[in-house]
Amino acid sequence: MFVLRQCLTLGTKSSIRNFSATTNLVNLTINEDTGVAIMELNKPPVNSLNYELLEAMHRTLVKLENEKCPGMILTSSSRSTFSAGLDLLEMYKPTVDKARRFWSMLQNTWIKLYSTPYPTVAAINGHSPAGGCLLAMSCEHRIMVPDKMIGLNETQLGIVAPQWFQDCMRNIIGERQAEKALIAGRMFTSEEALKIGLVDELATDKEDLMQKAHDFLDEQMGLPPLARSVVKVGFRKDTLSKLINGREADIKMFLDNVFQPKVQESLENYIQMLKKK
Ligand SMILES: CCCCCCCCCCC/C=C/C(=O)SCCNC(=O)CCNC(=O)[C@H](O)C(C)(C)COP(=O)(O)OP(=O)(O)OC[C@H]1O[C@@H](n2cnc3c(N)ncnc32)[C@H](O)[C@@H]1OP(=O)(O)O
Repeated sequence: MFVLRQCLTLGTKSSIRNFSATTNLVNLTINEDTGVAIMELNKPPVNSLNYELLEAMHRTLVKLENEKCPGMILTSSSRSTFSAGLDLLEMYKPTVDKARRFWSMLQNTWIKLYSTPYPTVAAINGHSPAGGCLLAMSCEHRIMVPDKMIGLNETQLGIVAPQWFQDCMRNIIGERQAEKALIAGRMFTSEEALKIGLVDELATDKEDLMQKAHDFLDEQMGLPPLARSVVKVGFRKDTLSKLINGREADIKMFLDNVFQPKVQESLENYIQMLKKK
């Protein structure tokens, strides 16, 4: 039985169920019998990842870890989109402080999500470009509904997917496929993504998607949790350490590049194009 409750303070595992009480950017539902958490991104229309959404995700992930969450499903409340990736408005003509704060929160959130000791599954119920694809790739398992698009499309926008985005993709689909996909900024249909291993399963609809996500977690939760998490983090440690030890350099890379006139021009054109659609 799922129970969703509004609350204003952080409480015990059984008392808190809707976590971002002030903004509702993240709906958190916890199954009281199994402890399985469903983290639903809820920033209409397309879950673009701005500072506030990333911060709400980060807080939720910290909470889940502290409460010894046994497993988590990441999904979206939007019918069309899992996440449209980084909020373009965060990168378009920001102040240096705002840009730094934003990038640092993106790093925080990714580090938490990529390193959870508990199993995570992305229930990808819509398009998942760029930063949206990063979120999905950071989970352990990906299930996607048909006829949507996923990929790291940054090159096509005249920007570059940071090294850790690229590493996540390489870890999943391998060097050759990742190189081709990243150079082209290729977006894959759900069916193509399944074929190259970017997603693990397709679902027929939202209900099937959630059922398959629960099935994956049931299987994982049957394994000894400590051994499971040690192996997981072992596989991910090189990718994680690269960013953790190079956070300042990564922020500098972002700041050095995002203010380049060419990058600002690409962002402006892209934002205009999306608005005119
Ligand atoms: C040369 C050196 C360079 C170095 C570079 C520096 C380092 C920077 C690294 C940055 C890495 C970036 C990662 C990213 O994630 S960038 C974001 C990429 N995202 C996309 O390309 C997706 C864009 N959106 C879409 O394609 C579609 O919106 C989508 C398929 C997701 C959904 O389509 P749908 O038809 O359902 O919705 P609309 O297109 O009508 O959109 C609705 C409104 O939402 C606005 N929108 C969409 N996406 C974004 C976004 N990412 N950020 C902000 N706003 C977004 C869209 O404009 C619509 O707004 P309005 O309702 O006001 O018109």
